[in-house]
Amino acid sequence: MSESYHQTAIASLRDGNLFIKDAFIEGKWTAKDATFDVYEPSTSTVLGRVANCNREDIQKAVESAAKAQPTYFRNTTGKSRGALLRKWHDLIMASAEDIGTILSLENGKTFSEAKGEVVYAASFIAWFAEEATRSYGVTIPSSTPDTTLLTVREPVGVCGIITPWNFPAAMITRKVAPALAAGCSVVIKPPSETPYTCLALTKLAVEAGFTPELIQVCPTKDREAATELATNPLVKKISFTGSTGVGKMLARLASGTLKKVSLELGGNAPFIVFDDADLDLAVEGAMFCKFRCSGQTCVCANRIHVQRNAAEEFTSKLIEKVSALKMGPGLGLDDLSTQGPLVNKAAVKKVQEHVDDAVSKGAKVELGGSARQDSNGYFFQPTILSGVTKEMAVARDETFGPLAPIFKFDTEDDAVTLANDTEFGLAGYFFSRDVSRAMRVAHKLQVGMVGVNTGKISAAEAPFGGVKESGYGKEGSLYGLEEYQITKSITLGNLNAGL
Ligand SMILES: NC(=O)c1ccc[n+]([C@@H]2O[C@H](COP(=O)([O-])OP(=O)(O)OC[C@H]3O[C@@H](n4cnc5c(N)ncnc54)[C@H](O)[C@@H]3O)[C@@H](O)[C@H]2O)c1
Ligand SMILES: O=CCCC(=O)O
Repeated sequence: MSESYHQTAIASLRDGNLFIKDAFIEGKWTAKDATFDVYEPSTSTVLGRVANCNREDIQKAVESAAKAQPTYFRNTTGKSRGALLRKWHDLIMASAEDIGTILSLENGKTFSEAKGEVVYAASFIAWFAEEATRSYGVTIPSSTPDTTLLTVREPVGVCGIITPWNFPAAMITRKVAPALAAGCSVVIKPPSETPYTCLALTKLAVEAGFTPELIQVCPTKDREAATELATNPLVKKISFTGSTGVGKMLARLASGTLKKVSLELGGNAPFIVFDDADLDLAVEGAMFCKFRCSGQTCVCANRIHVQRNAAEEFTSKLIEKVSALKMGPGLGLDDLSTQGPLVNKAAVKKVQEHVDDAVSKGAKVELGGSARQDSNGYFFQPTILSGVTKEMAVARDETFGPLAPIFKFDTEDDAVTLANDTEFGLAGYFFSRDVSRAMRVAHKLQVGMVGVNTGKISAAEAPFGGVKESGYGKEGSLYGLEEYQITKSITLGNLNAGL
């Protein structure tokens, strides 16, 4: 395959204007002489060149967003902000094919997964369109006579948004929708691997009627420049999704001006199969949560722990299902690919290192085990390892690829101890038919999200976020709006004075 792969796909867009290479600053599409290359992972060829913003561009964007925000909040209600969000949602849904195509091209995930992500991304906008109208304060019985005490929720102000490439649409909308619903403005630094989806979504937000200055987008490959969002005093909140290392660094910088911070960071999810589980259900759960986006999701099962006497049967059932997966370009002509490429060469290298390390310490390759050799793209075979132990790198580090390592355990206590033996705490899964065990283990897992007898835990209404070094803050759900608000208390005193 060659560049003609993506040229054909871009030419097939119903609205070619959604494929945008410029930054969006001060309400205007802004071309830059400086650009960076964006790659198409199925072919490892350049998909296009996008504006490379510098620190001054980001400063301009922040200043403009800071000017626009108070007027937006003053002149709108929760209901009218909700209506704008609903319009944005509808425009995205009407362009789901085009955005899915762009998303698949820059990320590599299959077209059907990419379209699924567009729908998932839009669901956050629909959710927060409703939540915008439910931003309640409280009245509090005061301890002082003649006094009424109440609270109101106000927008925090300008929000700096930094997101990763694995969900180019959903990670943007999960942050931007609640920010706009709350009455904030945003300055987005989209991932340099996948900026096009964010730029297309922004165009539709402006078409929906949002004041353009409320949503500024500064693509950049210059990480130093991007830290402006964490240090600029006009930015009042930073919402970051990405690796734990970068998240900690941004939190340190943000502490200089005491910004509000949300961090959605790396994971190392345990996936436990007890011997009383429905093994077919467990395999189905593992297929979804391990191989979605070719294993590149933060809530992916990273370690599969199976009770010893169920391990053989579970492994053979998993091998059968994984053997049926089909690697191929996201926009394969036959539309039969289930597994797109990984995002880049470094991602392929990391998976290979995890396989090699495990094998060198005694693990057995049951399936796959290497990168695809007959392609220039970043494909890695869906892989299953058995005989994996806690001494192996895959037990500690997030693989972020299509590698299912199977560990064995004996007792429930062992399973919980192994599962919690990590500094991360994003998601955890287990399968069991025993209701008491379901509650017991769900309470004992040190994670922010638990899936019991399911590998699917993500939804607009579900609180999303981790504990330990997977970060803090909740996205989506009834908690997602308050991440972009401050609670102000108002004390009305001496109500009877002068009577
Ligand atoms: N918890 C969640 O909700 C969640 C969701 C998706 C991904 N993730 C995590 O994200 C990671 C994968 O994404 P990644 O490789 O893109 O992560 P990353 O931390 O390298 O990058 C994330 C974002 O931060 C930017 N960035 C990187 N270095 C920066 C710096 N020095 N200053 C400012 N910005 C900087 C990147 O350009 C990108 O936009 C995985 O660890 C995954 O688990 C977490
Ligand atoms: O990669 C992390 C986000 C994926 C999800 O929302 O399920």
